[in-house]
Amino acid sequence: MHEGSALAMKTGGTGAAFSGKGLRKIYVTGETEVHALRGVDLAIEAGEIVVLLGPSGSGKSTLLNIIGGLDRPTEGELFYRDLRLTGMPESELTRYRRENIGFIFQFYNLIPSLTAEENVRLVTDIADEPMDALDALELVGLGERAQHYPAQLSGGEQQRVAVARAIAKRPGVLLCDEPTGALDSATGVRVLETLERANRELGTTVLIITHNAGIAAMADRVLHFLDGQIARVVENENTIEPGEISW
Ligand SMILES: Nc1ncnc2c1ncn2[C@@H]1O[C@H](COP(=O)(O)OP(=O)(O)OP(=O)(O)O)[C@@H](O)[C@H]1O
Repeated sequence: MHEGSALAMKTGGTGAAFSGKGLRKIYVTGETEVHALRGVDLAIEAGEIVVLLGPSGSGKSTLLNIIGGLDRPTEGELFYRDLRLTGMPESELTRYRRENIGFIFQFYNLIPSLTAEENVRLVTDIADEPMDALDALELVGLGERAQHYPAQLSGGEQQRVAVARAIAKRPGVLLCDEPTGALDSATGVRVLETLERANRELGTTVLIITHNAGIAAMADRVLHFLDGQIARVVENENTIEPGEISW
């Protein structure tokens, strides 16, 4: 492992997915200003797995939401490939999000009255060149459970359905905010395996926020947040398989 700049890139990759400069985010609530991001520069390469670590309130989710087009920075510039996200009209930002980004959150947000397959179809029905919903469920190891409802699945299985739903539209990027936060180690590892598989087989760029430092070992690079800034970037020369991680 060695430390590098936030702008360092994985060698042998296929070019920048995201590049950002001077990103600041100030939330104003009444008289109070919260400086959630205080000048973040970043470059994420296409096909990287990047883990975002840092104390609560250090700005990780704020950055992920800005990258995903769910929020906008107060200042600074952000590009996805050659698309300038900052300053983009809302309708274009929505299209960017729909076409390029798959989100996975701590809680799976599946529709309880729909089967696993139907939950995935909600996305594939409106995507341009989606995977078959059953293929997406196969990819996360749940082909056999396609006709089960969320209540008939464990937490880890529900999260894998959420991963299938996110990857079924073949997004270039998966943004994961505490994807294993509600899961025990063995179950969480299976979810991480599905993210690693999407990265390896589909070339998806994967960003993972976690409080679990053990997960950092599967990342190509780890961004350490502190007080609204990226305080340190650590590059992993030898990443490990999710199966070797436990917590
Ligand atoms: N919508 C909002 N309005 C006001 N303040 C906000 C808003 N969203 C986030 N913040 C504040 O911005 C700061 C950064 O929050 P953020 O959620 O990005 O941190 P985080 O590193 O993801 O934390 P955690 O690990 O607890 O999720 C915090 O002080 C938070 O309270």
